[in-house]
Amino acid sequence: MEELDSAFVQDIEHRPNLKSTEPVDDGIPTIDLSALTLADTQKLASEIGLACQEWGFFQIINHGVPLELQRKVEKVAREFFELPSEEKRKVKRSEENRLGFYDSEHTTNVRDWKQLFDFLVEDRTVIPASPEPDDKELMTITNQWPLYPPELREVFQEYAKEMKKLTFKLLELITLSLGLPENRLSGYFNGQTSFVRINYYPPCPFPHLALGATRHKDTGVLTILAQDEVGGLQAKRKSDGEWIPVKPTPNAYVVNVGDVLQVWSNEKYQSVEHRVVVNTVKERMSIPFFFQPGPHVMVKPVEELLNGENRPKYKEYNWGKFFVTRSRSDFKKCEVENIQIQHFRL
Ligand SMILES: O=C(O)CCC(=O)C(=O)O
Ligand SMILES: [Fe+2]
Repeated sequence: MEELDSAFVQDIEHRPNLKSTEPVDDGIPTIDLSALTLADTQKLASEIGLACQEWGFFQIINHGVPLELQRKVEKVAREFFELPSEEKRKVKRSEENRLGFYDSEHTTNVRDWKQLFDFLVEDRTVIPASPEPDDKELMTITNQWPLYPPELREVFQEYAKEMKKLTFKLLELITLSLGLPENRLSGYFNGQTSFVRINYYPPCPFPHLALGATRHKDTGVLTILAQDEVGGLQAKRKSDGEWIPVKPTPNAYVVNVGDVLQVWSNEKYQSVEHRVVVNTVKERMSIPFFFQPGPHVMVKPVEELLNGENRPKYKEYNWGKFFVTRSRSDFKKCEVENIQIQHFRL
């Protein structure tokens, strides 16, 4: 067998225990959103609030995203990844333009066994021009669309629209669950920097050494993820730190709390570490939608939630600068640990 490039090799303590990769009944809550139409909003909000608090991960069913659209997205995505490398590289991501195709993602400075394609939900998105704190310059970034498959652009843009609709619904429920008026957080998404990622994990002959996605937390507000039937996603259970496989559930989305929601809620809801183990035989695809604020937003605990017993646990930070700094460190192997919200912990 070939040897594994050392960039992919996980430190011993982070290598997967292969005995535990079979999907089992994971206990991660499943929430039925069809109750939304029954005007039972408060009950649903409490259910979601509890899932955010106890797990930071849950699955949603009857979410209203057309199944036919989901299937189309998967089909064109698969066709794209099956193209020859030179075709995919025509829309390759660069240090300047972080959108498009990429095949050497570094999470936590270790290379992931995957390829990916990123696109913004707003075709023109404004972000800071550099990570430097004093540099006030902004720049506009745009999507890179491949020529093949020709219908990819339209299908992906339709999907982004559906994801935005669904995520605002979830945001309102989560906001209510915090005891805030449902629109309290919506304004932070003007000029949102949200994007969709298609993750494509080829089969990997080194399941004991490499990971499809190295352990990490998502930095935005919420992630809504579609995964196929192969499985491999694992979440670190809050109660005991065990890696729990997130069972593929047909037509469901996996939702997880991101760092921004952790800060807004002053840690009532916490983002949870997760990772992806590889499969030696089957390829796998997953499609996360990263719901993220506008670049100008200063992220800090929501004031109405604070009082004498609940003092702010974070100092404020600018979302745009955080996003740009983090994107650059995922792009290549860096000498230092990438930026984390822990750096703003009071
Ligand atoms: O592939 C998955 O199931 C999860 C991927 C993930 O965590 C990510 O892209 O942030
Ligand atoms: Fe993630």
